[in-house]
Amino acid sequence: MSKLLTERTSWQALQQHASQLKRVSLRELNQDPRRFQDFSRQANGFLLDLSKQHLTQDTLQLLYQLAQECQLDAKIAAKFSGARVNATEERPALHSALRLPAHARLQLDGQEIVTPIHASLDKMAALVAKLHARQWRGVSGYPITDIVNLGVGGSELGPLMATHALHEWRPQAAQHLNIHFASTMDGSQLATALSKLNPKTTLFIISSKSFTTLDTLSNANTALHWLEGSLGAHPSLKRQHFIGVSAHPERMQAWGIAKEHQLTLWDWVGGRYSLWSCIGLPIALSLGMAHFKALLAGAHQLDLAFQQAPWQDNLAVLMALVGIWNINFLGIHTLAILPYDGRLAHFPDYLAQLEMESNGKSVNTQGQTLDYATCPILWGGVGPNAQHAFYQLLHQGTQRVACDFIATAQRYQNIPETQARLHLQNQHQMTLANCFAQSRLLMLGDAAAPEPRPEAYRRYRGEQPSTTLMFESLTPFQLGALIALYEHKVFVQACIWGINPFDQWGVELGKHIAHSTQAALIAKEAETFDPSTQGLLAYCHAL
Ligand SMILES: O=P(O)(O)OC[C@H]1O[C@H](O)[C@H](O)[C@@H](O)[C@@H]1O
Repeated sequence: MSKLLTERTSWQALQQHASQLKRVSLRELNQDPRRFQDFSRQANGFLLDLSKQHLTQDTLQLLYQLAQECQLDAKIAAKFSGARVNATEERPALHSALRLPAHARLQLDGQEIVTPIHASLDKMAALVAKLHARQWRGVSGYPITDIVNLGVGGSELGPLMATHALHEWRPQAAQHLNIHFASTMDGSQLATALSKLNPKTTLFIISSKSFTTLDTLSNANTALHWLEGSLGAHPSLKRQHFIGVSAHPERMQAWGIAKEHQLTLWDWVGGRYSLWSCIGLPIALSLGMAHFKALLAGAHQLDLAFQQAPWQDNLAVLMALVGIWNINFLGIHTLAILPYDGRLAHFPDYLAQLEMESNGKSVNTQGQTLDYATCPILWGGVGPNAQHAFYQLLHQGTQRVACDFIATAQRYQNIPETQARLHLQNQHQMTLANCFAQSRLLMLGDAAAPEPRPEAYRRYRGEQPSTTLMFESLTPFQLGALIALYEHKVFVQACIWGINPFDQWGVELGKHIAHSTQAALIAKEAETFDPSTQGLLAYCHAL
């Protein structure tokens, strides 16, 4: 058994350093005029500002030592080389391979994998082209106008987030296609969508890496019945109205997905890392293949920077280490993601899965129970809206919360020059001003106020650390880089904590015991359950 993290020299030095630094306020640290210069970096189209974090240069040096002791470089190299870093499932985690350019080469178990990756992109491109050209027709002969993605978790969150974020990038050819998402097990989103859709012109994507997820398969069966109810049991119904996306072609086959409408991914692509694969089909349908490839290229650029940049200029490494500092040494166990951009409305939810499903672990890769905290509770929302909702807690609540402010410097520069454009640009400026004002107030508290505020209830404590991440504008390329940046941040933290970020055993047992619970609900039996569950079942049985 190797040393537990907390026994490492650098860990203990960081603990000692934290106890000293806690005596210095964040407000005091920010009196240094060089603060921004010293704690901000520009790389890969981003400005990363860490100057509002509660740390000094010594903190960063000690964090680099910790990363060194945890062999971060070797772990990064192992991941990109295709080593089986997901040990509990005996798989590599090669989602970064999905973003390699066509001329690159990568071997996995003696097989070259970049060629099949690009063959899969080509198959996807052919389906996209057919739908964009209105050549895909339903069984009644009408071209498809509506596409419903049936998927959940990683098979929904990434495509939904990116499709929404890049909506302005839809090419002319995609304007006639409406993309919908339905994931909930109870069928509520699907029922709402179906009530507005025309079966003759609707196509469903059954998107499930495993092709066993009940939420998705039950939505797919409901969709099939809806089509049959309206169009009859036509022999080509499944062929013309369903595309399947999965790592299991045999399961798609068994469901009845036509071979040419099956898109496959690989078991080494984790669900929450799968938007780069054919799981990203809704993104490609909405934005076109060129923009989908720009998304991949942006992520690839970040992959290269992550592998090559020295730690002091490596954005993902810096974000990860600052997170470790906040969580493990300042005791801040929650992270709010606050995009000041309505297009990134789904980004906090996307990151919630990425971070919490990856790093919500309490045993290390050697099976030892950890005696230190790992993943923070991650939440958030569009910043300006959240100002009218939960910012009260950030400013005057009792707990310290770390925040990531995310904003674009420019907006609306490409829309036609009208009165509306001017107003929208003003709105953007107002949004940026709010972003900067809020992070400043969170840091300084009352010291940011123009005059003294004697009443206790009006006081702002300040001392809430935050990171500001900015980029020039939200393009497919930049969004790709942004997502990859957070992916790598999560990976670096896992390397330090010594955990496997690529499995998710904690979601299994609940699914399993739901089967027996459902059987009891139907059979009106409850004896074998605990008193609380018995009570809930009895309540339903009595109705
Ligand atoms: O794509 P699927 O196999 O349907 O899985 C969908 C999702 O469900 C699972 O429970 C996992 O927690 C997620 O990581 C996964 O993305």
